[in-house]
Amino acid sequence: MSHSAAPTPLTARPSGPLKGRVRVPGDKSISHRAMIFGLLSVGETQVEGLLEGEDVLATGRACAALGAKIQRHGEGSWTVSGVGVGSLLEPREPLDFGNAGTGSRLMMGVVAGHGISATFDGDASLRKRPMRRVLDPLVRMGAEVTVQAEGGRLPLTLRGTQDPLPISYETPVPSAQVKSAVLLAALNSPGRTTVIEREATRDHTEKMMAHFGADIEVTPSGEHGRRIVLGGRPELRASRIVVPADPSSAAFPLVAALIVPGSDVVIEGMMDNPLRTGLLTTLLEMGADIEVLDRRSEGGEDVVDLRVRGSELHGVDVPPERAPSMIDEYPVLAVAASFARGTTRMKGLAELRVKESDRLAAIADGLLVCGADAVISGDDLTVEGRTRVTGGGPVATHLDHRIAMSFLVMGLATEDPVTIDDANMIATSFPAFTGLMTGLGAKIGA
Ligand SMILES: O=C(O)C1=C[C@@H](OP(=O)(O)O)[C@@H](O)[C@H](O)C1
Ligand SMILES: C=C(OP(=O)(O)O)C(=O)O
Repeated sequence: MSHSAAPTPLTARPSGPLKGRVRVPGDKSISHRAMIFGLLSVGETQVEGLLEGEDVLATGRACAALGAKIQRHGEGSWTVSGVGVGSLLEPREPLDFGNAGTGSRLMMGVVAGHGISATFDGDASLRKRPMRRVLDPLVRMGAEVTVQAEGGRLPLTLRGTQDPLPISYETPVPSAQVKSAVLLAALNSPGRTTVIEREATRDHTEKMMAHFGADIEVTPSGEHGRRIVLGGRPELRASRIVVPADPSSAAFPLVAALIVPGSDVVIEGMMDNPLRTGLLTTLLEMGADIEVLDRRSEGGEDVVDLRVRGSELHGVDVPPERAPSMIDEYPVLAVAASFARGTTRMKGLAELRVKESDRLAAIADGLLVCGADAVISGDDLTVEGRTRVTGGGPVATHLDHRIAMSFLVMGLATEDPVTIDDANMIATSFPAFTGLMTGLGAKIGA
């Protein structure tokens, strides 16, 4: 299903210093949730700064199929008129989530907590991704998987229940998608549901639930974890959401400015949620010249303006407990590490194997193609930095937007150009990527 566009190769060429000010698009995680919470509340939710990427648009179409009225009023400015918890419509057609793990898994939670059936499908990448991690707790709450591809994969049909059982659930993997699916199903439960995570993951669902008026309590649990208790059947109040700039997208111009000598770039309004900023912490440890110009609150999240200059980086050890706060940033960190002095060891990366591609393999293969040096051992990745990296290609992107963007960033600082085999997937999370980067002086083109 979906995405059969012919592959579009793209090349990044060694570039002169990058200069200018940029604001990357709205956060993808918050944008998906804005659509979903709009659907689950009665009245009109206003969203400013929505990411208009393919992943979020697919979630929007799914919300419309479940009863929401969704309108676009201008760039990033949308309204969602919802039907409220307990009152969703059964979709007439299969829901196609394209490339989006977040959209599909969060929506499985929504459907599981309602007395409706829905078929979930996606592209070749999403069809390979594990769904049992989400289906297992949802089945415990009373949902039923009536049809599924081998191994609990898409396409699958889920029959929800109008009275989901309140459960106490400890997530077996650090995953905000699993946590969120359980909490979304629990919204329509007659009791209180508890989710415990051993390692805290991004908390956008919890924050948005509180913002929309749900009865939710979050407390620390263990050394790095959290315990979340949600009271079922709240009346969610339609609200206004201002989406801050996505730190996972900001990572690309940020690393590009660090590795291209002489660069001086300001990145505006980036979300500064500590559960999302592991990359920033790591780059600062590597000696990056990053200055916080301004820190303020926008729409309930802290945001920062960052001034980033070309830097002499050095290798570091990245501890496994940092992984959840930078899980999508390892591909671009590995690129930064290739230009650093010394060795960078990234530990505890098992989750990278089940993203849009097996990112551990895609990173290592791509680095080798470009003349850099990477070794995988178990769930760890070690990159031996070199100050000169040849470039090359084509780098295989495996329908993975972050692999595509990371290797284009790499090609701005290699000796020869870097070509990626397909740039189409960049539109899932950062449609303006190429224009924004070329605006800073990056040489990216056919
Ligand atoms: O909840 C979310 O918005 C996300 C959670 C993460 O996935 P996992 O929950 O699989 O770790 C992340 O990789 C993804 O890009 C977005
Ligand atoms: C893993 C990602 O997204 P998703 O799981 O939503 O496909 C990502 O954007 O890097």
